[in-house]
Amino acid sequence: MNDTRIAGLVKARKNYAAITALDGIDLDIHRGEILALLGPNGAGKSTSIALLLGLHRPDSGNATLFDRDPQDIEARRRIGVMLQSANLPATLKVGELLRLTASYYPEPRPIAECAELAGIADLLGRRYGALSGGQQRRVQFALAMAGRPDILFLDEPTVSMDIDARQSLWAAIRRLVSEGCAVVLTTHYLEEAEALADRVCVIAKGRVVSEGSVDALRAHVSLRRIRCITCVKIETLQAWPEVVSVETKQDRTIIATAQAETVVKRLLDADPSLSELEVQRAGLAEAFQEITRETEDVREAA
Ligand SMILES: Nc1ncnc2c1ncn2[C@@H]1O[C@H](COP(=O)(O)OP(=O)(O)OP(=O)(O)O)[C@@H](O)[C@H]1O
Repeated sequence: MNDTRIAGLVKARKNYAAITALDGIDLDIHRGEILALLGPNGAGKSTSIALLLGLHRPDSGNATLFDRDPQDIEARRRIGVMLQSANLPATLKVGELLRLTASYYPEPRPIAECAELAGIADLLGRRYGALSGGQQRRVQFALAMAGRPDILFLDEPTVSMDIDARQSLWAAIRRLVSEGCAVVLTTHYLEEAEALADRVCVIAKGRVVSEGSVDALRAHVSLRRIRCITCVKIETLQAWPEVVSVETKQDRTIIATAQAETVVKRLLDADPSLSELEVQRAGLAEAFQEITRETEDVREAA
Protein backbone atom coordinates (compact mmCIF):
# COMPACT_ATOMS: atom_id res chain seq x y z
CA MET A 1 0.00 0.00 0.00
CA ASN A 2 3.09 2.21 0.24
CA ASP A 3 2.79 3.41 -3.36
CA THR A 4 -0.44 5.13 -2.39
CA ARG A 5 1.08 6.94 0.60
CA ILE A 6 0.79 10.67 0.04
CA ALA A 7 1.63 12.08 3.47
CA GLY A 8 2.64 11.01 6.92
CA LEU A 9 4.73 11.19 10.04
CA VAL A 10 7.71 8.98 10.79
CA LYS A 11 8.85 8.59 14.40
CA ALA A 12 7.73 12.16 15.03
CA ARG A 13 8.31 13.62 18.47
CA LYS A 14 7.05 16.96 19.68
CA ASN A 15 7.46 18.48 23.13
CA TYR A 16 5.92 21.66 24.43
CA ALA A 17 8.25 22.53 27.32
CA ALA A 18 7.83 19.61 29.74
CA ILE A 19 4.82 18.15 27.89
CA THR A 20 5.37 15.35 25.41
CA ALA A 21 2.62 15.88 22.84
CA LEU A 22 3.95 13.31 20.33
CA ASP A 23 6.12 10.44 21.41
CA GLY A 24 7.61 9.03 18.19
CA ILE A 25 4.37 8.66 16.25
CA ASP A 26 4.13 6.96 12.83
CA LEU A 27 1.18 7.87 10.63
CA ASP A 28 0.49 7.13 6.96
CA ILE A 29 -2.10 8.84 4.80
CA HIS A 30 -3.09 7.12 1.57
CA ARG A 31 -4.64 8.50 -1.58
CA GLY A 32 -8.45 8.59 -1.55
CA GLU A 33 -8.95 7.20 1.96
CA ILE A 34 -10.77 8.59 4.95
CA LEU A 35 -8.55 8.23 7.98
CA ALA A 36 -10.08 8.97 11.37
CA LEU A 37 -7.82 9.92 14.27
CA LEU A 38 -9.48 9.05 17.55
CA GLY A 39 -8.21 9.51 21.05
CA PRO A 40 -8.89 11.19 24.37
CA ASN A 41 -8.34 14.91 24.99
CA GLY A 42 -4.67 15.79 24.79
CA ALA A 43 -3.76 12.55 22.98
CA GLY A 44 -1.86 14.38 20.23
CA LYS A 45 -4.35 14.40 17.35
CA SER A 46 -4.22 18.14 16.66
CA THR A 47 -0.46 18.22 17.10
CA SER A 48 -0.14 15.43 14.51
CA ILE A 49 -2.19 17.51 12.11
CA ALA A 50 -0.16 20.63 12.93
CA LEU A 51 3.05 18.80 11.96
CA LEU A 52 1.52 17.52 8.71
CA LEU A 53 0.45 21.07 7.89
CA GLY A 54 3.89 22.47 8.68
CA LEU A 55 2.44 24.70 11.42
CA HIS A 56 4.90 23.14 13.84
CA ARG A 57 8.14 21.26 13.25
CA PRO A 58 8.83 17.88 14.85
CA ASP A 59 11.66 17.94 17.40
CA SER A 60 12.83 14.69 15.79
CA GLY A 61 11.51 12.32 13.14
CA ASN A 62 9.83 13.80 10.11
CA ALA A 63 6.62 14.94 8.48
CA THR A 64 5.98 14.83 4.74
CA LEU A 65 3.25 16.06 2.47
CA PHE A 66 3.32 14.66 -1.08
CA ASP A 67 6.96 13.67 -0.52
CA ARG A 68 7.82 17.26 0.25
CA ASP A 69 8.36 19.39 3.30
CA PRO A 70 4.90 20.37 4.63
CA GLN A 71 5.89 24.05 4.35
CA ASP A 72 6.57 23.70 0.61
CA ILE A 73 4.11 25.92 -1.25
CA GLU A 74 3.43 23.32 -3.97
CA ALA A 75 2.48 20.77 -1.30
CA ARG A 76 0.35 23.30 0.57
CA ARG A 77 -1.65 24.16 -2.57
CA ARG A 78 -2.86 20.56 -2.66
CA ILE A 79 -4.44 20.53 0.78
CA GLY A 80 -7.58 21.92 2.36
CA VAL A 81 -7.81 22.58 6.08
CA MET A 82 -10.53 23.03 8.64
CA LEU A 83 -9.01 23.44 12.09
CA GLN A 84 -10.76 23.64 15.46
CA SER A 85 -10.58 27.41 15.47
CA ALA A 86 -10.56 29.67 12.45
CA ASN A 87 -9.66 33.35 12.62
CA LEU A 88 -11.67 34.58 9.69
CA PRO A 89 -12.49 38.27 9.22
CA ALA A 90 -15.90 38.76 10.80
CA THR A 91 -16.90 41.65 8.57
CA LEU A 92 -16.44 39.86 5.24
CA LYS A 93 -19.44 38.28 3.59
CA VAL A 94 -19.40 34.52 3.03
CA GLY A 95 -19.31 34.94 -0.78
CA GLU A 96 -16.34 37.33 -0.45
CA LEU A 97 -14.48 34.86 1.75
CA LEU A 98 -15.05 32.09 -0.79
CA ARG A 99 -13.89 34.24 -3.73
CA LEU A 100 -10.79 35.34 -1.81
CA THR A 101 -9.88 31.77 -0.87
CA ALA A 102 -10.51 30.45 -4.39
CA SER A 103 -8.13 33.10 -5.76
CA TYR A 104 -5.17 31.41 -4.02
CA TYR A 105 -5.56 28.22 -6.07
CA PRO A 106 -4.76 27.46 -9.71
CA GLU A 107 -7.94 25.46 -10.39
CA PRO A 108 -10.48 26.35 -7.76
CA ARG A 109 -13.84 24.65 -7.40
CA PRO A 110 -16.64 26.99 -8.59
CA ILE A 111 -18.04 29.01 -5.69
CA ALA A 112 -21.61 27.85 -6.32
CA GLU A 113 -20.47 24.24 -6.13
CA CYS A 114 -18.60 24.80 -2.84
CA ALA A 115 -21.66 26.54 -1.42
CA GLU A 116 -24.00 23.79 -2.54
CA LEU A 117 -21.76 21.00 -1.20
CA ALA A 118 -21.36 22.72 2.17
CA GLY A 119 -25.05 23.65 2.37
CA ILE A 120 -24.41 27.40 2.58
CA ALA A 121 -25.94 28.63 -0.69
CA ASP A 122 -28.36 30.79 1.32
CA LEU A 123 -25.57 32.34 3.41
CA LEU A 124 -23.38 33.86 0.67
CA GLY A 125 -24.61 37.42 1.32
CA ARG A 126 -24.30 37.19 5.12
CA ARG A 127 -21.39 38.54 7.16
CA TYR A 128 -19.28 35.73 8.60
CA GLY A 129 -19.21 37.20 12.12
CA ALA A 130 -23.01 37.25 12.28
CA LEU A 131 -23.41 33.52 11.62
CA SER A 132 -24.14 30.84 14.22
CA GLY A 133 -21.37 28.46 15.32
CA GLY A 134 -22.73 25.64 13.16
CA GLN A 135 -23.09 27.95 10.12
CA GLN A 136 -19.51 29.18 10.58
CA ARG A 137 -18.29 25.56 10.63
CA ARG A 138 -20.08 24.91 7.31
CA VAL A 139 -18.47 28.02 5.80
CA GLN A 140 -15.06 26.81 7.00
CA PHE A 141 -15.74 23.48 5.30
CA ALA A 142 -16.63 25.26 2.04
CA LEU A 143 -13.37 27.23 2.24
CA ALA A 144 -11.38 24.04 2.93
CA MET A 145 -12.61 22.41 -0.29
CA ALA A 146 -12.36 25.53 -2.47
CA GLY A 147 -8.95 24.62 -3.89
CA ARG A 148 -9.94 21.05 -4.94
CA PRO A 149 -7.55 19.55 -2.40
CA ASP A 150 -5.96 16.12 -2.70
CA ILE A 151 -6.02 15.90 1.11
CA LEU A 152 -8.59 17.52 3.32
CA PHE A 153 -7.69 17.90 7.01
CA LEU A 154 -10.76 18.18 9.20
CA ASP A 155 -10.15 18.73 12.91
CA GLU A 156 -13.42 17.98 14.72
CA PRO A 157 -15.45 19.30 11.79
CA THR A 158 -18.95 18.68 13.11
CA VAL A 159 -18.61 20.24 16.56
CA SER A 160 -21.60 22.54 17.15
CA MET A 161 -23.47 21.19 14.11
CA ASP A 162 -26.98 19.82 14.48
CA ILE A 163 -27.78 16.32 13.25
CA ASP A 164 -28.99 17.41 9.79
CA ALA A 165 -25.93 19.59 9.22
CA ARG A 166 -23.67 16.78 10.39
CA GLN A 167 -25.21 14.29 8.00
CA SER A 168 -25.02 16.72 5.07
CA LEU A 169 -21.36 17.27 5.86
CA TRP A 170 -20.78 13.51 5.90
CA ALA A 171 -22.46 13.26 2.47
CA ALA A 172 -20.24 16.07 1.15
CA ILE A 173 -17.12 14.37 2.53
CA ARG A 174 -18.11 11.12 0.79
CA ARG A 175 -18.57 12.98 -2.48
CA LEU A 176 -15.11 14.58 -2.24
CA VAL A 177 -13.60 11.18 -1.51
CA SER A 178 -15.39 9.68 -4.53
CA GLU A 179 -13.47 12.27 -6.57
CA GLY A 180 -10.17 10.91 -5.16
CA CYS A 181 -9.61 13.28 -2.24
CA ALA A 182 -8.11 11.81 0.96
CA VAL A 183 -9.56 12.99 4.26
CA VAL A 184 -7.87 13.09 7.64
CA LEU A 185 -10.49 13.53 10.28
CA THR A 186 -10.21 13.95 14.03
CA THR A 187 -13.36 13.39 15.97
CA HIS A 188 -14.73 12.55 19.38
CA TYR A 189 -17.91 11.20 17.81
CA LEU A 190 -17.39 7.51 17.37
CA GLU A 191 -20.44 7.28 15.13
CA GLU A 192 -18.73 9.78 12.83
CA ALA A 193 -15.71 7.51 12.50
CA GLU A 194 -18.04 4.56 12.01
CA ALA A 195 -20.05 6.33 9.32
CA LEU A 196 -17.07 7.64 7.37
CA ALA A 197 -13.70 6.11 8.02
CA ASP A 198 -11.92 3.49 5.93
CA ARG A 199 -9.23 3.34 8.58
CA VAL A 200 -9.03 4.39 12.20
CA CYS A 201 -5.96 5.28 14.23
CA VAL A 202 -6.45 5.42 17.96
CA ILE A 203 -3.92 7.81 19.51
CA ALA A 204 -3.08 7.99 23.21
CA LYS A 205 -0.25 9.89 24.88
CA GLY A 206 1.35 10.82 21.60
CA ARG A 207 1.45 7.37 20.03
CA VAL A 208 -0.74 5.24 17.80
CA VAL A 209 -2.07 2.50 20.07
CA SER A 210 -4.38 0.79 17.60
CA GLU A 211 -4.78 1.02 13.88
CA GLY A 212 -7.01 -0.71 11.37
CA SER A 213 -10.34 -0.73 9.65
CA VAL A 214 -13.50 0.26 11.47
CA ASP A 215 -14.42 -3.44 11.30
CA ALA A 216 -11.18 -4.40 13.01
CA LEU A 217 -11.86 -1.90 15.79
CA ARG A 218 -15.37 -3.24 16.02
CA ALA A 219 -13.95 -6.75 16.39
CA HIS A 220 -12.71 -5.55 19.74
CA VAL A 221 -16.33 -4.74 20.33
CA SER A 222 -17.44 -8.30 19.65
CA LEU A 223 -16.33 -8.80 23.24
CA ARG A 224 -19.20 -9.25 25.66
CA ARG A 225 -19.11 -8.70 29.34
CA ILE A 226 -20.68 -11.32 31.59
CA ARG A 227 -21.35 -10.19 35.14
CA CYS A 228 -22.56 -12.51 37.82
CA ILE A 229 -22.15 -13.69 41.38
CA THR A 230 -20.46 -17.06 41.26
CA CYS A 231 -18.38 -19.36 43.43
CA VAL A 232 -16.27 -20.47 40.43
CA LYS A 233 -12.71 -19.38 41.14
CA ILE A 234 -11.00 -16.72 39.01
CA GLU A 235 -8.12 -19.10 38.18
CA THR A 236 -10.62 -21.66 36.85
CA LEU A 237 -12.34 -19.06 34.67
CA GLN A 238 -9.03 -17.73 33.37
CA ALA A 239 -8.16 -21.23 32.16
CA TRP A 240 -11.27 -21.49 29.97
CA PRO A 241 -10.21 -20.96 26.33
CA GLU A 242 -13.16 -18.65 25.49
CA VAL A 243 -12.35 -16.25 28.33
CA VAL A 244 -10.35 -13.14 27.42
CA SER A 245 -10.12 -11.62 30.90
CA VAL A 246 -11.64 -11.89 34.36
CA GLU A 247 -11.90 -9.32 37.12
CA THR A 248 -13.90 -8.93 40.29
CA LYS A 249 -15.67 -5.85 41.54
CA GLN A 250 -17.18 -6.11 45.00
CA ASP A 251 -19.13 -9.37 44.94
CA ARG A 252 -19.37 -9.52 41.11
CA THR A 253 -17.23 -11.48 38.71
CA ILE A 254 -16.82 -9.80 35.33
CA ILE A 255 -15.75 -11.94 32.40
CA ALA A 256 -14.84 -10.61 28.95
CA THR A 257 -15.41 -13.07 26.12
CA ALA A 258 -16.27 -13.17 22.43
CA GLN A 259 -18.33 -16.35 23.02
CA ALA A 260 -20.80 -15.33 25.69
CA GLU A 261 -23.26 -18.20 25.15
CA THR A 262 -20.59 -20.89 25.57
CA VAL A 263 -19.20 -19.25 28.70
CA VAL A 264 -22.68 -18.79 30.24
CA LYS A 265 -23.42 -22.51 29.65
CA ARG A 266 -20.14 -23.52 31.28
CA LEU A 267 -20.78 -21.18 34.19
CA LEU A 268 -24.25 -22.60 34.83
CA ASP A 269 -22.89 -26.17 34.65
CA ALA A 270 -20.08 -25.35 37.05
CA ASP A 271 -22.17 -23.33 39.50
CA PRO A 272 -25.89 -24.12 39.78
CA SER A 273 -26.21 -21.41 42.45
CA LEU A 274 -24.94 -18.67 40.08
CA SER A 275 -27.00 -15.45 40.38
CA GLU A 276 -27.40 -11.87 39.10
CA LEU A 277 -26.36 -12.93 35.59
CA GLU A 278 -26.04 -10.09 33.06
CA VAL A 279 -24.54 -10.12 29.55
CA GLN A 280 -23.63 -6.80 27.91
CA ARG A 281 -22.25 -5.99 24.50
CA ALA A 282 -19.31 -3.62 24.47
CA GLY A 283 -19.92 -0.54 22.29
CA LEU A 284 -17.43 1.13 20.01
CA ALA A 285 -16.87 3.75 22.69
CA GLU A 286 -16.09 1.01 25.16
CA ALA A 287 -13.72 -0.70 22.72
CA PHE A 288 -11.88 2.55 22.21
CA GLN A 289 -11.66 3.22 25.94
CA GLU A 290 -10.45 -0.31 26.41
CA ILE A 291 -7.68 0.14 23.85
CA THR A 292 -6.45 3.33 25.50
CA ARG A 293 -6.76 1.82 28.99
CA GLU A 294 -4.84 -1.31 27.94
CA THR A 295 -2.04 0.92 26.65
CA GLU A 296 -1.89 2.81 29.92
CA ASP A 297 -1.74 -0.48 31.85
CA VAL A 298 1.11 -1.73 29.65
CA ARG A 299 3.01 1.52 30.13
CA GLU A 300 2.50 1.56 33.86
CA ALA A 301 3.73 -2.03 34.04
CA ALA A 302 6.83 -1.21 31.95
N1 LIG B 1 0.82 25.17 21.77
C1 LIG B 1 0.91 24.34 22.81
N2 LIG B 1 1.60 24.69 23.90
C2 LIG B 1 1.72 23.86 24.97
N3 LIG B 1 1.17 22.63 25.02
C3 LIG B 1 0.45 22.22 23.97
C4 LIG B 1 0.29 23.05 22.80
N4 LIG B 1 -0.47 22.37 21.91
C5 LIG B 1 -0.76 21.18 22.49
N5 LIG B 1 -0.20 21.10 23.71
C6 LIG B 1 -0.28 19.93 24.62
O1 LIG B 1 0.10 18.78 23.87
C7 LIG B 1 -0.73 17.67 24.19
C8 LIG B 1 -1.42 17.16 22.93
O2 LIG B 1 -2.38 18.12 22.53
P1 LIG B 1 -3.28 17.99 21.22
O3 LIG B 1 -4.00 19.30 21.06
O4 LIG B 1 -2.45 17.53 20.08
O5 LIG B 1 -4.28 16.84 21.64
P2 LIG B 1 -5.66 16.39 20.95
O6 LIG B 1 -5.59 14.91 20.86
O7 LIG B 1 -5.89 17.13 19.68
O8 LIG B 1 -6.71 16.82 22.05
P3 LIG B 1 -8.25 17.31 21.92
O9 LIG B 1 -9.05 16.09 21.65
O10 LIG B 1 -8.52 17.85 23.30
O11 LIG B 1 -8.33 18.35 20.85
C9 LIG B 1 -1.68 18.15 25.28
O12 LIG B 1 -1.12 17.81 26.52
C10 LIG B 1 -1.69 19.67 25.09
O13 LIG B 1 -1.97 20.31 26.31
